[in-house]
Amino acid sequence: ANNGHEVIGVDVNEAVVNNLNAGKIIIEEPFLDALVYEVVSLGKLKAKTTPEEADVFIIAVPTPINEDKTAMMDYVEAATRSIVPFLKKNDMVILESTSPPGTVEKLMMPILEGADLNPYEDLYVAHSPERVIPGKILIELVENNRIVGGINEISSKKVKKLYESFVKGEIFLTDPTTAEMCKLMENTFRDVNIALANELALICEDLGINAWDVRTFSNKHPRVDIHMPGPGVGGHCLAVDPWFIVEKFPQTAKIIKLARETNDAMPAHVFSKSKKILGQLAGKKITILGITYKPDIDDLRESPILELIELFEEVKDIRLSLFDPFVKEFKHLEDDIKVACTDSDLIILGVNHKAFEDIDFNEIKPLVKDGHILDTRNFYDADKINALGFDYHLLGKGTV
Ligand SMILES: NC(=O)C1=CN([C@@H]2O[C@H](COP(=O)(O)OP(=O)(O)OC[C@H]3O[C@@H](n4cnc5c(N)ncnc54)[C@H](O)[C@@H]3O)[C@@H](O)[C@H]2O)C=CC1
Ligand SMILES: CC(=O)N[C@@H]1[C@@H](OP(=O)(O)OP(=O)(O)OC[C@H]2O[C@@H](n3ccc(=O)[nH]c3=O)[C@H](O)[C@@H]2O)O[C@H](C(=O)O)[C@@H](O)[C@@H]1O
Repeated sequence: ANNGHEVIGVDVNEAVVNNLNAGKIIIEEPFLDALVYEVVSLGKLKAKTTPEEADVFIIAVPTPINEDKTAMMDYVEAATRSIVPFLKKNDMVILESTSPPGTVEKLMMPILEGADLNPYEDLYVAHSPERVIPGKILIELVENNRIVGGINEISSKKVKKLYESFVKGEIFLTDPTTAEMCKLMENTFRDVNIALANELALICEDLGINAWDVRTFSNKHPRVDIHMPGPGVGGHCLAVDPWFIVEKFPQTAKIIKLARETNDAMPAHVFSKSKKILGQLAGKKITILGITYKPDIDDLRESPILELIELFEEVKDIRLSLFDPFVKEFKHLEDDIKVACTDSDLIILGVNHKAFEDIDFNEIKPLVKDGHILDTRNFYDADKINALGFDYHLLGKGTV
């Protein structure tokens, strides 16, 4: 909308549509509110609950996983069906949702055949996976390189031309299934590397050394880039997308599956490390700082800290208090960090929000019991915290 196009945003959720038409967004994302307000005010962006005729249809609906870790394609299917009545010759249809290999060819193309035309000849169809990272969406939308996987060469070229109107990165052309697989492998690459870092953290805890030091020094090698260990992998992408490959290739995708399981087991590890620090958990008060899936955003989807909260909730007589400046409503949530920490037996840093740099631990110390802290992100300086009388523990370092 900011680059010369007239855009209709279609969403089945009326709240999204009403907010957008009022120039408002309902997610936390730097600079997006001002941009949306501007393009809505200029009449370049409007929202509706149903599609209408257009030259280009971009499908960017959710692709979550079912309970059994299979891809839930209902939204892509419904969205594709919803545009069929409005398609005309030479329209473009682009799937941006992260999808299992074969989605464009096997799921979408047969639905598009329902339009009164031959989708292979009359439409330009492609998959162009979205690669932006939440928190930097407006920058990456423009600067990232992009892949366009068209059902034929002309589709790829047409879609490339459209994206060139706002993308400064390079745009690479391929077929739909290759594009689908590229997107899945990008997130799988990150997930597998994080699993490797988490495995290192567990090994170092047993060895009695610091995984974060191993990471720092190993990464001085020109071809090594060990990722960061943590309390688990969250978000609706890394924790989800690798399963789309495992689902299709259960016998072959061994490392991918193991990485998922390794990362999914991290909340239980943080739970058992907490138990080791405190001796026993029953009757204790646990304070968790940060519950979102990563720093400086308000997104709770697949957050490993929610899993950790559930584990603590199962303990008899445990008291939980949470503090997260990005979250407005959640069980056990306090809006004052001092209230959250009062009488606490253990403070766990779950997410390294930048705002947590400013916590005055001098003020917190008199409020807590024995001053145990478990930092799952290597966020604080152990010496400084311990100098205030705390007992600091680090995920990935063998102290208990
Ligand atoms: N959010 C991100 O930064 C990125 C997202 N993706 C992928 O993009 C896709 C969408 O993700 P998000 O935007 O985060 O999801 P989201 O859940 O925040 O938004 C999707 C919207 O689609 C709407 N919707 C569902 N069915 C619909 C239909 N039939 N017609 C119209 N609207 C419908 C929902 O009401 C919702 O508002 C997913 O496949 C995701 O994996 C990929 C890269 C980055
Ligand atoms: C390959 C890649 O970088 N993918 C990005 C990813 O965005 P997302 O916000 O999910 O990524 P993230 O920052 O890696 O965070 C995912 C999770 O992984 C954890 N995390 C991340 C890096 C690390 O070294 N250790 C670690 O534990 C984070 O704390 C978080 O819980 O997934 C996005 C998506 O597909 O939606 C994608 O567009 C983004 O570019």
